[in-house]
Amino acid sequence: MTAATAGDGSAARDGGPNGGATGDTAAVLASAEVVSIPLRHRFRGILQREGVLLRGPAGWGEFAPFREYSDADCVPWLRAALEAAQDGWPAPVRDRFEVNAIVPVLDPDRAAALVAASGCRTAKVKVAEPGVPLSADAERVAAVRQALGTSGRIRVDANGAWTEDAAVAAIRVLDRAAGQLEYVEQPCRSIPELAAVRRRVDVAVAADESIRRERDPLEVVRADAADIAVVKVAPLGGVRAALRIAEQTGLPVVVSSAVDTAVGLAAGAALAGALPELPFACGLGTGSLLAADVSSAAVRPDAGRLPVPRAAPEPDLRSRVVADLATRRWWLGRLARVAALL
Ligand SMILES: O=C(O)CCC(=O)C1=CC=C[C@@H](O)[C@@H]1C(=O)O
Ligand SMILES: [Mg+2]
Repeated sequence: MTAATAGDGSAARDGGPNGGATGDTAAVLASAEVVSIPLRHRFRGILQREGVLLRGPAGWGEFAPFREYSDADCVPWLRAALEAAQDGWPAPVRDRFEVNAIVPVLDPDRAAALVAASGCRTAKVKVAEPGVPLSADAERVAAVRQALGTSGRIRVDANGAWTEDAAVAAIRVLDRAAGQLEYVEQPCRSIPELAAVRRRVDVAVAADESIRRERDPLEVVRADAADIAVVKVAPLGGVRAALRIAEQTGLPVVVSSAVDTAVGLAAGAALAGALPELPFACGLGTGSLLAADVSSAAVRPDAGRLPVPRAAPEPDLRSRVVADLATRRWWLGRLARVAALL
């Protein structure tokens, strides 16, 4: 038990961060360790990744919804963490899988160096961040192409930032800069906009937020709005739930992370291992975004591939990423509130 465990005593005094939970779930919630890890580069506006590790009879689970999420948004994240800790995951059908390098908004030289060092044959480039002109995105994409060579694949992720017309124009520019894009992820925010863009461009459209943040993850399919489904374990409520949704979409699936520690990435790897088909490189190469981690085993891809079975977190590494008192209190409070909604 590290200092971050249920922790500073407040959880135990208040009856624990157990909300409405009973029995085994209460014990798992009481195992909470709050971690805080610096990122190597700013990513989706954050420089520090925080969350809770839970331990149960089946292993470790991670509960790390982004700070701005409502308690209700966090419920599937907790279900995913409890599945990992209490039930474990379905048996894998493969033991390794390919990942993409993840390229934050960096200058072209640093982006190229990151991709070259990753050993990956596919890169995902973040684009359309506020204040960053399209020309800078195009230069970054072109530098990534240089680093990957002609046989590599480049996908871009706009996180819903473009309007329909801006998306159509930007996708043409970036497709040229890339010498062909593999796909564009979430070009616009809404499903009707996504469907409209898909009709107007030749590049395949992948849905991410339109699956993980919509009330109904299958709406995007009914609206004919995507060619590819990006599937993330935590926001979809666990490996089994993600497998069901992947099957129901009938679309080819890209498994991706939520910028997790090695514990959360293990759940993504379990999903990548269990899917019957895995036609694309997975977005599970995000371990390299973290400046520290809770396991020293294989967070970095080897020749662009990661193994499915993953090692447990190590006590000395966990103790190095213990969050400060205020952060621990905040997360234990969130954990208790979300557990009460289960
Ligand atoms: O898909 C990847 O290669 C990495 C994961 C990744 O890009 C993301 C993880 C978590 C939150 C996001 O803003 C972002 C995404 O939108 O896909
Ligand atoms: Mg995305």
